[in-house]
Amino acid sequence: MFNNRRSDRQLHLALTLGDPAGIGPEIALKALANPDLNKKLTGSNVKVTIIGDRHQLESHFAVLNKLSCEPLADPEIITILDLATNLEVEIGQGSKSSGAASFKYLDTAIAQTLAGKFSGIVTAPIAKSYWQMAGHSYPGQTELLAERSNTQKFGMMFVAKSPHTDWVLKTLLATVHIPLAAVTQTLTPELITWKLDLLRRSLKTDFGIDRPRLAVAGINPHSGEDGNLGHEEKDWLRDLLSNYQQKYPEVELSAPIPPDTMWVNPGKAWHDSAKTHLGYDAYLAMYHDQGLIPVKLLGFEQAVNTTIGLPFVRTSPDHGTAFDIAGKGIASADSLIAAIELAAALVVRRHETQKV
Ligand SMILES: NC(=O)C1=CN([C@@H]2O[C@H](COP(=O)(O)OP(=O)(O)OC[C@H]3O[C@@H](n4cnc5c(N)ncnc54)[C@H](O)[C@@H]3O)[C@@H](O)[C@H]2O)C=CC1
Ligand SMILES: NCC(=O)COP(=O)(O)O
Repeated sequence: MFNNRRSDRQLHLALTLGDPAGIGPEIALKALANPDLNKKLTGSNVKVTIIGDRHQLESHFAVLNKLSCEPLADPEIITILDLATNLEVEIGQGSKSSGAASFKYLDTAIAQTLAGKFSGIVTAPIAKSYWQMAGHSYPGQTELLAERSNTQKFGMMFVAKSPHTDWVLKTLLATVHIPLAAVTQTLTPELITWKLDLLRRSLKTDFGIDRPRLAVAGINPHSGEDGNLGHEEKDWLRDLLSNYQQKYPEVELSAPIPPDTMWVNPGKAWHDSAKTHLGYDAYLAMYHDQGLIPVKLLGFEQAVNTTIGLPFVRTSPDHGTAFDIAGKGIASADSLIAAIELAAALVVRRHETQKV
């Protein structure tokens, strides 16, 4: 997605299949058949191994092959770490079995990555509800990745390159998978401070941005309108951000920006090449939908979910399991392709930086 640097040694990415009843297997087969992606992976010296069930891939392949859809990779010849779970899965219908399978794929990928076999993991989507049904109480893949790698401070960031202008929208969520009613008590000065620290570090390490321009959203409508529409900005957020700016003068911090208008300029930078200067290096949104509605509206097919703060690279498409269209041949692999491209660029960059 960002550079075509070549690693001096072959680097390995794990690609987990996600929920086998969803579109994960289909988009994996489409992505691995994509000539542009394969050219980039070969050029960067990065190899992808699927972690899942060969049997599940073959069932999807058999169904999709009867439809006239995009080219698919042949499951016979792709590199796969076959976990052969032998679970019964009905395409389009998530279940306890499909939840158990997708959990096992990711758990194995993490263990193998921590053991040094892979430099990064790309995850196809899972359904949180079926993880719960299978007895795995994690809000999402992000939290499992963090727990298994013993990471306390991590963040969910979405990275999307505009197909119109090449400008890159980066959005970190301050809170993620919690009910809306829990957002304001979860947002604290400590949380925002370490999320900003994580963001600064990721922009520097992964994107080479030393002097970032950051936009931070307010929490309340109009950023509280001087306490009339909510008090958090007045009580602590404004002071915290101004102290942060003083502590890190190399960061240009615009904040707190009223959460609705914050997305006007990135929208212009996304669509109009003459206006990319209006875009900031990154945006900090206070809760899931404050960040993800604009991200998906602008770049549903381009956006990539990346977990920052982990000891290895992790990316994922921005969408879910899409059970409603699984097995129909119409799922777009674009976001997964972008996720693989970004993961490849990040592992090469980290490998090259560590050598210096
Ligand atoms: N990274 C992950 O593992 C994610 C998982 N999910 C999970 O996915 C499940 C379903 O969630 P929803 O909110 O319905 O979101 P969804 O993204 O699965 O589907 C929303 C709509 O977008 C369409 N869509 C999604 N991906 C598409 C693609 N690649 N090509 C064409 N159309 C596509 C679907 O058909 C559906 O109409 C939930 O259980 C949720 O937990 C949701 C988001 C991310
Ligand atoms: N809405 C984003 C999302 O659900 C990603 O979840 P996960 O990557 O933690 O599984």
